[in-house]
Amino acid sequence: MTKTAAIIGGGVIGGGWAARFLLNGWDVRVFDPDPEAERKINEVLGNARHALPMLYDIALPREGRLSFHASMSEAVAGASWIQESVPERLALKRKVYQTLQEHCDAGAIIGSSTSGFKPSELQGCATRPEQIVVTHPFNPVYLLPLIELVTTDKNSAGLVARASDTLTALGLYPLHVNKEIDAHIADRFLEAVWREALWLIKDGIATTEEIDNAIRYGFGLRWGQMGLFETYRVAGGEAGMKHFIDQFGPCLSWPWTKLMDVPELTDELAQMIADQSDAQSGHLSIRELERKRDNNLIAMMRALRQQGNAAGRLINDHQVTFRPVLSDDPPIISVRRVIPADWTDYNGHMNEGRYGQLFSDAADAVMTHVGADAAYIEAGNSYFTAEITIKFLAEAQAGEHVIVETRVTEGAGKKLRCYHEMKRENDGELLATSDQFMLHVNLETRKSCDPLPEVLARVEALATLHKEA
Ligand SMILES: NC(=O)C1=CN([C@@H]2O[C@H](COP(=O)(O)OP(=O)(O)OC[C@H]3O[C@@H](n4cnc5c(N)ncnc54)[C@H](O)[C@@H]3O)[C@@H](O)[C@H]2O)C=CC1
Ligand SMILES: C[N+](C)(C)CC(=O)CC(=O)[O-]
Repeated sequence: MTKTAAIIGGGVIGGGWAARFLLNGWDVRVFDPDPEAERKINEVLGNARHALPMLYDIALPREGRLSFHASMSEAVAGASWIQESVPERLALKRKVYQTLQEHCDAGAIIGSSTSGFKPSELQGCATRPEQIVVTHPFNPVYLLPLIELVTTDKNSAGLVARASDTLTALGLYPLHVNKEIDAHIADRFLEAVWREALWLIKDGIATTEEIDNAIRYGFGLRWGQMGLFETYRVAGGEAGMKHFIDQFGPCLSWPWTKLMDVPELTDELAQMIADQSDAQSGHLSIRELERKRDNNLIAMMRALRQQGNAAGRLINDHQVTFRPVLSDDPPIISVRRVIPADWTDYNGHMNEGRYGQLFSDAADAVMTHVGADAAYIEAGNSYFTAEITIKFLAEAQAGEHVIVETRVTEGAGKKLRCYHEMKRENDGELLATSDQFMLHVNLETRKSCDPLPEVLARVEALATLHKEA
């Protein structure tokens, strides 16, 4: 059964949550009194539809239904998850919980996007405090996986587990913080870095662009894959973390940082920062900057997928949960996916090398379907491609949904041959075809040989079925 989420407050963050739920197959009901909310959410959704599917090598579940509601009571009715993303004002958030708890299911989880309030503060005046947790996301919510799940002893272990499972199923990474603190974990770092940056500008040391360069050409890249402590462990050399602390720990008491001191945000300082930011990025609109940000994040996370590390490992694990079960009947839909931006080239279309990738993925899907899966390969058997011909018939663009239809045209002994047709999903146009001939191989001897009997039987049965159809 389709699950329903209610989004209370559909601004930058609420819009991102709406997209995350919708693109993972949930129905989404939005309440936001702003008459512009529907337009804004649809714009965020447009970005998300372009971006999120590109992280995966198979299509996401069918998108859920989006609806906008004139009252909070209507929006929360029947929702199993309610995500509050109204402005960061405690009195407003508390009022919202009081209203929505009159109408929502007592078993629903109420997550707050608050960047800084503790869950006990949010639970303070609530009718059922046990329903409320902090689920603090990171912008853009449809791409970045971290959610700080902050709870109190009012929340049962069952509810925390349910919240965690739900977030994981959405491809998110719930980091459970069970000792509450203002601004949770991550925003404390962001605040510290931001404070230092404001000082550097105020003191005339660096511009906004120089500060951004100091981050993106250096430690920002390290943080995205190893975080802080693993990075510093490596920086300690063979002597490791202890040596690193002995060497650099004393610097913390030198005047390197301003630490808790915050520069006064005078009009003059705010204007200086705004002017520098305009000079740095004013030639791009916010939507263009969002696209640039999203495409870079996708490329970085796809690289991490390939390494099986950090956010990339999470996406790999998530993808397994919605991998479709293939049918034997021809044609087998061996691939259903979106063309990612990093597959396109200087000609503005999918590069020819990526067609090979797509047909290779199609062959992998057929191999898994006949039992030549990861465990079979681990045990020392596999298929190698001996010959492949590709006909390029039409262009494919980033963001397009495509399928590959595969027929097993030969399956006897060590031979396996597939004929693939790649089509655009919305109009069925044939984009490319491929004839792929594979040989079964023993991975120890590296010589061709017959498959194990159960795989051979599946291959032969498929070839017979597809020839007859
Ligand atoms: N913008 C950011 O980078 C991040 C913000 N957050 C948190 O998310 C929450 C929302 O922040 P943003 O989306 O940035 O703010 P925003 O100003 O973009 O959106 C807030 C939305 O709430 C709506 N709203 C106001 N009163 C309402 C009510 N009574 N009921 C329903 N909707 C109402 C507004 O019309 C607006 O569309 C805050 O708690 C913030 O701390 C969390 C992570 C990052
Ligand atoms: C600026 N901010 C405190 C609202 C930022 C966040 O809460 C998280 C983010 O996305 O950077």
